[in-house]
Amino acid sequence: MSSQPHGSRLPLLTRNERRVRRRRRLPQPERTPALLNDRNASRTSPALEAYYMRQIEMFRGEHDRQAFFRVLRVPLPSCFRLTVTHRFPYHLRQRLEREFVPLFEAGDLQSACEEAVRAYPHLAGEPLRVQPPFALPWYPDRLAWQVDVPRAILRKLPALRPFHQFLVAENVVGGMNRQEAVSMLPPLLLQARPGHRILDMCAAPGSKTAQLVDMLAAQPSSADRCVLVANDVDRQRCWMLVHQLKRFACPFLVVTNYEAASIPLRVFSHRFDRVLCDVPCSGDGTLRKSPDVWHKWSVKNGNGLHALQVRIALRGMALLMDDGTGLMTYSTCSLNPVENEAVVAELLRQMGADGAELVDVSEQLPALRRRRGLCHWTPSRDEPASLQPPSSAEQQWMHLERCVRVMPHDQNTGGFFVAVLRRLARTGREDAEMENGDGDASGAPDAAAAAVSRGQHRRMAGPADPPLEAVADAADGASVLDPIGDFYGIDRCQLRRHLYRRESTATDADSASTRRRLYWMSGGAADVAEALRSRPGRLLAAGIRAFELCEMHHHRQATAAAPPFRIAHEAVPLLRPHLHVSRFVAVCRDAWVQLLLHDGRGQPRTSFLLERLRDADARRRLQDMPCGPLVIEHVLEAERGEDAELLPPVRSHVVAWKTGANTLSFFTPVDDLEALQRLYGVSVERAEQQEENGNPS
Ligand SMILES: C[S@@+](CC[C@H](N)C(=O)[O-])C[C@H]1O[C@@H](n2cnc3c(N)ncnc32)[C@H](O)[C@@H]1O
Repeated sequence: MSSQPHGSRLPLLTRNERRVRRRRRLPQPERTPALLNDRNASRTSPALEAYYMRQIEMFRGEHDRQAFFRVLRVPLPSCFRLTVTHRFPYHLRQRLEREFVPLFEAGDLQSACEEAVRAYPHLAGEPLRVQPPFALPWYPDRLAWQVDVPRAILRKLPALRPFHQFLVAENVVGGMNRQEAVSMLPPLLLQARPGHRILDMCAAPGSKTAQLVDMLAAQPSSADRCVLVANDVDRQRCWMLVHQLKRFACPFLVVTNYEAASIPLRVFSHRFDRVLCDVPCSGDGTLRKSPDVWHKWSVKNGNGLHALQVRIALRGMALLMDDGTGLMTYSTCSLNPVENEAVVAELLRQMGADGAELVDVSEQLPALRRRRGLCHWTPSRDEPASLQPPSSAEQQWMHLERCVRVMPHDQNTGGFFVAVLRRLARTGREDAEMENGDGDASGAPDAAAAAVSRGQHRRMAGPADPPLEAVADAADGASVLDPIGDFYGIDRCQLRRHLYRRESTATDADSASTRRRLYWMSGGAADVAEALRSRPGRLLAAGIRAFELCEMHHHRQATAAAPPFRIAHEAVPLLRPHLHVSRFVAVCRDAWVQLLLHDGRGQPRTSFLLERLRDADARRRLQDMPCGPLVIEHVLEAERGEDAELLPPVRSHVVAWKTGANTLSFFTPVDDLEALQRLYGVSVERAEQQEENGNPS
């Protein structure tokens, strides 16, 4: 059990303990403010301070070092990224600028915040200057934002509550993603482009993967070759990753569960254009966000992780394109040179000057305040050569100064390290590995990696879903695909190439239910899924849900031509170019708002009576249509004026099933529906209020 905070009766529970209590329906003790407890109040660690006192090359003198330690004790500001995949990031940005920034400019907010801060002993004495959220100057397109007010205070102050609710609601639907500012650096420096094949080796919980999804999805036409493999050794964290990334409906995403240092080369025979290697680390760059790290910090942590970090980084390089185009970022949220420059130096040492090079990224992201990598550091005594700084001859060709260090006190962030490496040519050792089948035809980790990650095997166990199979290859494939092709007008070749489902297995008593869903995968994702068919336990998710078996089909008025599958809501933007126009109905804004509000009254399956639709043309079309699945949509255009340039048109949709001559049922997930209501500035409560006042919306 957790300890009781000194001088307080409130039990101090970890997040996990809270989750377990929730699951078991035990009462939750009142939440302890994140900063109001002993553990957090004493942000000190003699071992850490002594260690960084020795790293004199890290600082620009005593003043700099003191500023560093001072800022480490101040909680981290919150940051978030508006996601492009979500379709209306620019509308969200406009709401931020026009609606929420002014909230922070209210005259009495500064004093209200100062009052609230007094409840947090930790912040006492720290000057708190309330300033409105602002766009990070180095992030493209003003899509990443920082809020300097501590989250506990955002939640607490009534004046800021609408902003806090906005952040929470948009985070749920994927309109934005909470992500530390420094964690946005590796995907940016990796220069990921649409069409790339990318491996994210240690991906959970997935904030960088989500950012990569955004970068890759920018041009849907190049999505077919594209694949983004998000891997993590911890199976539970992999599921978290799947859950996080589901919000972004990404056909080229594959989630795998390998020990990163032994990801098999054979499976990924295509080689990757980019590898993101964000390794497990001691995490002392996150001290501001995770005060627990102060108490767990020890020199041994960093030293103990070094070997695993080197092995993972080497495997990442081995999986890269070897024609000089492949790039890998190596990153940690630690400032310890043993986990950073020492790993990069060892990797370069093993690959040789003609195998890999550090890329000079000093011209990229010019607004970012950064420091050069260290060429010298002071490890604890008697550590192996790999932890020691390079010799002066090695320094000449390694160019460790090209590594990027972000110090927390330079621009009020966490601490971070990132290096960009280019693979130059395949080394003899890797050729031999390839020829030997990489020792991993069965998917078992090699002995060395297994020893390192022994503690994680427990977490890797668990029941495996049946493997994914191409629907076209199944005995009943044609009977599933043909009605879909006929009804929706999708080309058969496309269906055969992209549609997958779980295989039925003898032991899978509930096989019918796992096969209710058909997944759409990019060509690249399908290649990986095929390669992993013999080890389904390692492939946790791939592609997006595209079609779902629907009981509406058995409705007595369903047309004989309608297939038993409806399109999944999240697949409509992807499938739209492939679908027959006859199943799309555009409605005017008035009718669209009517549908959004109808569906939002907590009874999504209640039939909507077509005769009520406030759009005569659309009503007639819908009434004349045979029963079955269809998509209703509306295009939101910015009104003429300055907004028209800033806000591109947004196409929104709801998936429906015509169940009778005059009735429709809807399948829009409630969170997405609420996001659409926010976009159109309508709410069920407001509509009800207007109805009561005799003024229906
Ligand atoms: C720093 S976190 C990654 C954060 C993630 N890239 C993000 O941006 O959200 C390190 C991750 O590495 C995973 N991990 C630890 N050892 C690993 C190994 N040997 N192979 C693969 N993943 C590993 C951990 O489970 C953890 O999720």
